[in-house]
Amino acid sequence: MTQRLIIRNGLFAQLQEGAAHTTSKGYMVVEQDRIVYIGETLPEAYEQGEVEYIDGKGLFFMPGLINTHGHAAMSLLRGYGDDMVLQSWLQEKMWPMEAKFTGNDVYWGTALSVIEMLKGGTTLFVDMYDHMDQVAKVSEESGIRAALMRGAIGLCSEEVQLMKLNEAVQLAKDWNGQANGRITTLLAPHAPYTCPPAFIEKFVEAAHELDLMLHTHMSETAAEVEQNVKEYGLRPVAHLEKLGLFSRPSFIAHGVHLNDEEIATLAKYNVGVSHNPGSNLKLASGIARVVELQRAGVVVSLGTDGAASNNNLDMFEEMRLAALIHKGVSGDPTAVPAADAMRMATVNGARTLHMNDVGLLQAGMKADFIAVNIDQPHLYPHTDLVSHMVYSASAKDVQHVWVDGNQVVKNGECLTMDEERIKHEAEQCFRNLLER
Ligand SMILES: CSC[C@H]1O[C@@H](n2cnc3c(O)ncnc32)[C@H](O)[C@@H]1O
Ligand SMILES: [Zn+2]
Repeated sequence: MTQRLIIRNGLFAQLQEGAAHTTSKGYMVVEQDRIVYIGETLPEAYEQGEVEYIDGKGLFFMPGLINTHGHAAMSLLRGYGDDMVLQSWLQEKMWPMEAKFTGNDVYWGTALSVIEMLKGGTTLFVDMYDHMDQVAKVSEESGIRAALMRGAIGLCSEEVQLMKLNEAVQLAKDWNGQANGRITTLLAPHAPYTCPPAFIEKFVEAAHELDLMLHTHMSETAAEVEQNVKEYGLRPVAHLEKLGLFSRPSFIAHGVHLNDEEIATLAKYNVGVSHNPGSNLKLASGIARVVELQRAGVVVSLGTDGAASNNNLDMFEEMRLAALIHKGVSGDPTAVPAADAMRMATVNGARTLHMNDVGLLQAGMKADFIAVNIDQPHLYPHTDLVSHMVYSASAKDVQHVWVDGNQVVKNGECLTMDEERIKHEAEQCFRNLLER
């Protein structure tokens, strides 16, 4: 029998290009894993059979947030290494600790992040890390949607490089399409400054063979760009173009230090940019040229990066930062308006991942959506709810979350994960890492 959910009295975010308004009122109907109807009135046929009704009064429904760049297990290192620039942060603090991570650490660190993300309205996250089977396991168990890849740093022997490449390929083969299609896999050489050219080329080759997308860190700091020019005679964009990385569907994280020519190249190859404003500010990497990227037609989405450089996984905060900092640096108050920031955190995330059935509240889309409690002082009066979501709301305001048609958060409580156990295990993992 069809399992049907009907939301009545709802206010819905409508972020489609060309939509007359950014919100609509009425009904949304979900059958199994998909939205089948959204409109002002309810066609009678939907009331037949077994139906669960939700009263939408006091709630604002929007597409689930899509976090397009992160390292979930790094929540174990939250607060461990603040106020440092990227290279020393990685070399002196993160990499020595990460070298001690076991599969168990990655499992509990990822669980800690996934419960934070689900409770904060993120329904799809991109993750690049090691021990990725554990990340896939947490994703499967928790009900979240995930785009996963084994991130490979190539500052090692050719033998170890090959082992990492094989692990990346194995993960991609084992998990693509698993968990009722909620898990997608990609390939990820970590960055041009940590992967020799021949190593990157092997990932490109594998991506062609397996028909997978590629993702990498790129042009995050000015020092990285300078080093690339010194070592290879090219800036990172031209370097990766030469290595064929953009010949596959791909997207890069950060893209802070890009010149006009590089922006044009990214647009030409339809390479998406995951903009991580919180992490870029905290590591003092700079501010990405988002207005220019958008003007050139580059799809810009939002990511948190890991919780060790953010230091939370609140996508509302990233929306707010994106809407604020580009006004500040451009001197133009119309730069990144609220609806654009919300699109960056939703439908643009889907476009970045070349997924055409998530990111919007629309018939035919997967039922990945959230309900925000708008009956709170900081969200009154109800002038413009899209504006409120970007400029006034936070992860704490999320009341309910559905992924793939299943409710995973109800009244602020995660239904699929044991929060108390996760907090306890994550604390233990961190203490043990310090002593190991
Ligand atoms: C082995 S893949 C993941 C690898 O990436 C590191 N990382 C985390 N944040 C950043 C960042 O902002 N730029 C570059 N690399 C980053 C993480 O520590 C892992 O080693
Ligand atoms: Zn990163």
